[in-house]
Amino acid sequence: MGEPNNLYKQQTSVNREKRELMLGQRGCVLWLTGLSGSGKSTIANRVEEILHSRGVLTYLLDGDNVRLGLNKDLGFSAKDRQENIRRIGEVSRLFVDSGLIVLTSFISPYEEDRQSVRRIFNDGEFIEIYIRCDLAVCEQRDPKGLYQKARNGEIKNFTGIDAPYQPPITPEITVDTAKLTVEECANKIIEYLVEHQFISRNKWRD
Ligand SMILES: Nc1ncnc2c1ncn2[C@@H]1O[C@H](COP(=O)(O)OS(=O)(=O)O)[C@@H](OP(=O)(O)O)[C@H]1O
Ligand SMILES: Nc1ncnc2c1ncn2[C@@H]1O[C@H](COP(=O)(O)OP(=O)(O)O)[C@@H](O)[C@H]1O
Repeated sequence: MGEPNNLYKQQTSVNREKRELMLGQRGCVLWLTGLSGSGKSTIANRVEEILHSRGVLTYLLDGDNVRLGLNKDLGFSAKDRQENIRRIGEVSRLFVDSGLIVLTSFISPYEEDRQSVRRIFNDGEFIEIYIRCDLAVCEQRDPKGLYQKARNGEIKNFTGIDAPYQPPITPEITVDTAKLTVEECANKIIEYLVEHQFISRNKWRD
């Protein structure tokens, strides 16, 4: 597959700026990365609940759901994970262009793949959130029983067991879910959005 030829980016008269003005928010992606069981889905879901309750328009792309649909042709080799993350990055870009606050909840284990996604966004719009949690704690939680299966050899290439996880080098936000509650993690993310003016402060007045 080479570079696309004879393709031209179309400008539309209803554009991102107009959509954002209408919504009273700025689009961005909250990219959660971490081991299986670290708390990505739980935190993404809680952040989305809080934002939704305050009238902020969001969309949550979650690991298993995307892999059951758009990416059902992909497995867990390094190459397939790379393609998984690339497609999710592109889908996120479309949603961000629509003015939404997008949340993604994927292991996204490779630094290079996350950097590639970061590069398709404008500066500041890709907010990398490291959902930190020691492997031992994730394994103890084992919410889906997958670590047990991986240890028994029933699942191959399982992240943290026989496939790598590369922690982010310079994430915008880090939360350690072995030390903080779900609510504390969610609030830290919300505060970042308010401080960086992705959502207006008046939506945050009680
Ligand atoms: N081999 C292997 N390694 C890791 N995870 C596995 C694997 N097989 C299945 N699962 C389940 O798939 C979920 C991870 O999918 P992701 O799309 O987030 O993975 S990746 O970003 O492409 O690495 C992951 O979800 P979470 O537990 O929510 O992280 C697992 O439920
Ligand atoms: N501070 C916390 N943040 C997120 N999850 C937590 C926290 N403390 C405990 N947990 C628990 O850890 C588990 C994380 O599971 P999940 O959100 O599915 O992780 P992931 O999406 O990363 O695989 C849940 O059972 C959740 O209740």
